[in-house]
Amino acid sequence: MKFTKMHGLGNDYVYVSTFDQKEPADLGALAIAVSDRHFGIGSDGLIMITPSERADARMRMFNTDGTEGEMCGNGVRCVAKYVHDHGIAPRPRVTIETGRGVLTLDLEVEGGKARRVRVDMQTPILQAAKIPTTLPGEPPIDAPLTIEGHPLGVTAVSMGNPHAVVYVDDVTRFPVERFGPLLENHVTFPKRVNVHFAEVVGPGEVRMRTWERGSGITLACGTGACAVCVAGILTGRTGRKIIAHLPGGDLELEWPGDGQSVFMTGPATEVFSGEWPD
Ligand SMILES: N[C@H](CCC[C@H](N)C(=O)O)C(=O)O
Repeated sequence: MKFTKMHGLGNDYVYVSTFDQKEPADLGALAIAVSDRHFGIGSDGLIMITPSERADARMRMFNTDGTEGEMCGNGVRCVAKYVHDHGIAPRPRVTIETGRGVLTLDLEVEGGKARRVRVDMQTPILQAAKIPTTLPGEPPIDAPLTIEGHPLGVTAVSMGNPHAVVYVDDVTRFPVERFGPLLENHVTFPKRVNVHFAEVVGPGEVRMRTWERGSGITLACGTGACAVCVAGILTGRTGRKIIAHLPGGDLELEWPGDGQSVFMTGPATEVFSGEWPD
């Protein structure tokens, strides 16, 4: 099996294209094997790039625990770069089918390679039942939740996959590895949830750290940064356009208005290619 290692801001996946080879069996088990950082290739999961009847390509993402997620923001930028740079769709605007429908992506191309990608991430999903969460509110905004005696305020948003955003005073010192898994598996999130702790730096700037559903701590989360952009507007903490500082680097986010798409801009990087033994 041929694969390519790519990342968006250090959120790294093993990318496998079925444009030129057949699809491996049991993608969940494959994700667990390839993502192991000691016994495998090492990644935050597996992303499949497959032909689509509705777009230039279709993407499916699998976490390090083998579960499938509906969407991946850093991943979809890399998939756009892959289909562009590898000649599948060598155009500055490409479409990718995801669990959130067909997304349109605009590439900044330099020397024949895509470097940065702007993604129309579609509208946030704000109905509690569709996020899904049983927290009160449509959507839950700073909903009080006490975890092991610690009161937290949780804002929930879906970008195709579920996100919980918790604002904290000092995100650098916040114990993400302790509260992340407790929120990920909390009973109020029936499909589990991606968890983000965010600190407001200014009206157009946040610092955030992520605990991903199914993969744990990652250096960046694109759909999560979109959720933080939306949560900042819903809670009145930040404006419609922000820069999010993630451990792996910066993303630009914009939500021009209610009922409109969220736009995410950031880099996409190819690291190496190889072959995985059958
Ligand atoms: N890192 C991804 C999100 C992966 C989400 C996945 N962990 C899930 O189960 O929803 C991103 O850049 O958007």
